[in-house]
Amino acid sequence: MSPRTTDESNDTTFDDEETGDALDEGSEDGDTAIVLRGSRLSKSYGSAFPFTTATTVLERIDIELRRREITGIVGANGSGKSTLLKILAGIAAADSGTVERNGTVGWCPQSSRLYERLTIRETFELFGAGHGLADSVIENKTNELAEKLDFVSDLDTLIEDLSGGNRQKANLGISLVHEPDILLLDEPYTGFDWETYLAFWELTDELKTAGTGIAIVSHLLRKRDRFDCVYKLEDGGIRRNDRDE
Ligand SMILES: Nc1ncnc2c1ncn2[C@@H]1O[C@H](COP(=O)(O)OP(=O)(O)OP(=O)(O)O)[C@@H](O)[C@H]1O
Repeated sequence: MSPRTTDESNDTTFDDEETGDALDEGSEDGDTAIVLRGSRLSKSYGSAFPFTTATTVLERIDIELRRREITGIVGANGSGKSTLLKILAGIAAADSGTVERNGTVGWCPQSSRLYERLTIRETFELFGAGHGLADSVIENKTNELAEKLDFVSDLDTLIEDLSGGNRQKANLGISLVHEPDILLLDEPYTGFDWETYLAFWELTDELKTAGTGIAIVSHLLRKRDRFDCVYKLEDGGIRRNDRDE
């Protein structure tokens, strides 16, 4: 992304790491500096049918994601969680509002968007190269994530032949290959067995300790105390609860 680009058509502005210094002001502690901030984000989807109105999904949403914090984003089905995450990741544009970033972003979509005819290993090579990583770095990262998320035996399996859970492991692993500063995960543990679910939390705790900020979208948070703060989307608005509230 180019430094401070403005999409004239929809009044959404993006700052990247070169212009993100302003994000550090306002954070009390560099350890938990804001790495991604969305301000006054609004989004409506037009109707495909005549004489029906557009659906407003997000209305002037404010959200901050910090380093070394795990943030939950919850809400009922259709409340706009995936839409918000896509806007924060830069995959979709808001109708209005601002997204500021101070670091690299990893995005794990709700449904994997992987090439069916590649193996997991080839998929890592493709995405790693896309991030400009050297072959040896990609290989090490692939092996490390395969070990942690338990898909070593599937590394040379085609994506189209994977079970739902193993496809989701690959989907999650890919979002981590470039060691992003902020990780945006949309329903990341859907389809995981219990062992993998526990391995997922072990991995997120390690990432958090290393300084990564993590946002997890879910319609259901099984354990509230795993999260430093939780945002709830409802009726287009958002409400924030910190751990000690
Ligand atoms: N591309 C689109 N075009 C039109 N409407 C859309 C589009 N994407 C999402 N929507 C609508 O926007 C609303 C919010 O969808 P979104 O997927 O963001 O919600 P969600 O909270 O992630 O839902 P879920 O928990 O079911 O995954 C829904 O009513 C959905 O139908």
